[in-house]
Amino acid sequence: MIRLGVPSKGRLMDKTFQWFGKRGLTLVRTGSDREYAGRVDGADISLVLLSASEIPRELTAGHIHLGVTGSDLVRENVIGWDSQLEAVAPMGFGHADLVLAVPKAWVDVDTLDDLDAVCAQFRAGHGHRLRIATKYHRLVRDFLRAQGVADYQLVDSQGATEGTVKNGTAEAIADITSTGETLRANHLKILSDGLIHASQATLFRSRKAPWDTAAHAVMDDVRAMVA
Ligand SMILES: Nc1ncnc2c1ncn2[C@@H]1O[C@H](COP(=O)(O)OP(=O)(O)OP(=O)(O)O)[C@@H](O)[C@H]1O
Ligand SMILES: O=P(O)(O)OC[C@H]1O[C@H](OP(=O)(O)OP(=O)(O)O)[C@H](O)[C@@H]1O
Repeated sequence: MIRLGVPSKGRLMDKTFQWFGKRGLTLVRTGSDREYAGRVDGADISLVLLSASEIPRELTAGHIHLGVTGSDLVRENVIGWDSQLEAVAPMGFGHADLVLAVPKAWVDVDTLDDLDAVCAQFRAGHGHRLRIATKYHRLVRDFLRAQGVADYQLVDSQGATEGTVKNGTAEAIADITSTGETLRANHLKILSDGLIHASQATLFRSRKAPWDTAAHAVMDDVRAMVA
């Protein structure tokens, strides 16, 4: 039997249930609101309710065959993700951009080149590197390396990241934005070439899970339904 991991709560849960429903796979929560139990009607699939942030790990470990989560979370948490997982279908919701943002007051800073120049000045003036607060360490490092920006340090921020600039624990941030309201409210602006990843909810397949003949057959049906 195929194991399908879906978000048990949060932003992605309801839309995930609707997305499968529209394609003829009815996901049903069972038990009380607080009980993490469910089933899939009409298919040989067992439903595993998990936090969106744990789904990349469970797919990589092969504990689930299929899983729904944000493409940002997979890229951040799975090294060489596409050798271990297959993106079966982008789902068209859960859109959010991972972006680099700096204080609006930095009127001369609009691009990564500008940021690079500020990094050099900052280090000379302050004796330590410019700090970028984020929880997306891998994605930010890879992006900045590819863009030739090196003279910075990451500081870990697991929430309220936009507040770190005001609080004086970072000079810039890299975080997810959708409406842009949190950035605006915290007097930050996105660099014009500061889009690191455009994320959306995606159905992923684990290449590591036990794919026996029966599981392959169910997967073929799923592919036909979600195509
Ligand atoms: N403001 C936002 N608007 C839309 N999508 C967002 C926003 N912030 C984060 N996301 C996306 O939502 C996904 C994470 O969903 P959610 O916030 O429900 O998970 P989580 O906080 O990791 O879950 P949990 O609290 O169960 O661990 C990520 O892929 C992210 O890109
Ligand atoms: O562009 P906006 O629509 O304003 O959304 C962006 C905010 O949403 C997310 O935070 P979340 O609500 O998950 O809280 P967090 O600070 O705990 O990450 C993200 O980290 C931003 O802070």
